[in-house]
Amino acid sequence: MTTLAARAPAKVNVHLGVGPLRADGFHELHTVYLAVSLFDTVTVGPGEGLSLAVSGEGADVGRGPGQVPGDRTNLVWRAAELLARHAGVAADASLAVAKAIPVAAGLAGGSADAAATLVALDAFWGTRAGREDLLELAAQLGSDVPFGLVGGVALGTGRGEQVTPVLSGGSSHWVLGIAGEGLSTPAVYGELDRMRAAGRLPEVAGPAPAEAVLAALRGGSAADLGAALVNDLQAPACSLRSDLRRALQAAGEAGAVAALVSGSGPTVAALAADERSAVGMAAELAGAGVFRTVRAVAGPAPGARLVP
Ligand SMILES: C[C@](O)(CO)[C@H](O)COP(=O)(O)OP(=O)(O)OC[C@H]1O[C@@H](n2ccc(N)nc2=O)[C@H](O)[C@@H]1O
Ligand SMILES: Nc1ncnc2c1ncn2[C@@H]1O[C@H](COP(=O)(O)OP(=O)(O)OP(=O)(O)O)[C@@H](O)[C@H]1O
Repeated sequence: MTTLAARAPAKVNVHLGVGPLRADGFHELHTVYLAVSLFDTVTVGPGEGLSLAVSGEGADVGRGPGQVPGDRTNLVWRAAELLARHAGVAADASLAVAKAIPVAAGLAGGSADAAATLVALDAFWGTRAGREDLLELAAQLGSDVPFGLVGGVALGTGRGEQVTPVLSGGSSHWVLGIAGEGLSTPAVYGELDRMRAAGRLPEVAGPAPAEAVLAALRGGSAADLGAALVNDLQAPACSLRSDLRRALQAAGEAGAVAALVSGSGPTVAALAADERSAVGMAAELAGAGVFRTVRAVAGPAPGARLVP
C-alpha cells in the first residue's frame, strides 16, 4: 500500500454550558457539537519511525502561539504513537497534514487532525481497533477529539469527551469569521473562572442544560436555532479580546440570524437563514475589514473518514 488519507471536520459548539472547575483541572460540560464542512486532511504512507509534514493555508509551523508544531508534540504525531502503543505495532509511517481549519480558532482543528490520523493509521497499519477503542484513544488525546471521530451533531458531556449522537432536522448554514490572532483554550477557561469568582459572571452549580438547542435542531428552523445558541466561553473570550464584540456586531449587521463565538474563540460563527444568504453574508463580511479569514460552511458534516 502506498498512501492513505482521511479527513475530519471543524466544529462549532451550538451550545456550550460550562460548570465549575473540577479537581482534575477540567470543567464539566454540557455541549452540543455541530461538525461543519471545513476539513483538514491527514495522509499516511510508508516510513521508518515517524515523520511529519505540515502544509496548508495559514499553517505556520513553529512552537509559538497560533502556530502548528512540526514535531512529536503535534496531535497527529501523538495520535500515531498512541495507536501504535495500543495495538502493539511499530510506529512506522510518514505523516502529512494539510490544514484548511484555522489554527487556535475554537474550531478544534488539532482535534480533527488527531481523529483523522487514528482513522488513517488504523487502516494503514491494519490494526483494526474497534470503534470503542478508537473513542477511548481519542479521549486521551483531547476533550474534542472523540467528537472529531463521530461528527454530525452530538451531545458532549463529562469534559466534552463523552459523545452521544443526536437527531437534527436538516442542515444549517454558517459564516465563520476569524478576527485577529488565535486564543489559547486554557486561558479562556481560566478567564471564565476569574470572572465567576469576581462576581462579573454568576457562579453556577453545574453546566447549563442543552434542551433548548436540541429541540431547535430537531425542528430544523434557523430562527429557533438562532434563539437557542449558548456559549459560556463567549464572555471570557470577549474579555480577553475586546475586538470580538465588534466582530459579533458586524455579523449581525451583515444579516446573521444570530452569531456566537465558536468554542473558546476567536472564531465568530454567524448563522444564516439559508445557503444563499450565507454566501451573501460571507461576501459582505469578507469586505468589512473586521475578519482575517471568512468561510461559508454547512452542518452537519461527517466525522473522520478515509478519503476514497
Ligand atoms: C472549548 C472546547 O473546544 C469546546 O468544545 C473544548 O472544551 C476544548 O477542548 P480541547 O481543545 O480538546 O481541550 P483539551 O486539550 O482536552 O484541554 C485543554 C485545556 O482546556 C481546559 N479545559 C478543556 C476542556 C474542559 N472540559 N475543561 C477545561 O477546563 C483545561 O485547562 C485543559 O487543560
Ligand atoms: N495538528 C495540529 N493542528 C493545529 N494545532 C495543533 C496541532 N497539534 C497541536 N497543535 C497545538 O494546539 C493548539 C490549538 O490548536 P487548535 O487549532 O486545535 O485550536 P482550537 O481550534 O482553538 O482548539 P479547540 O477548539 O479544540 O479548543 C495550537 O496552537 C498548537 O500549539
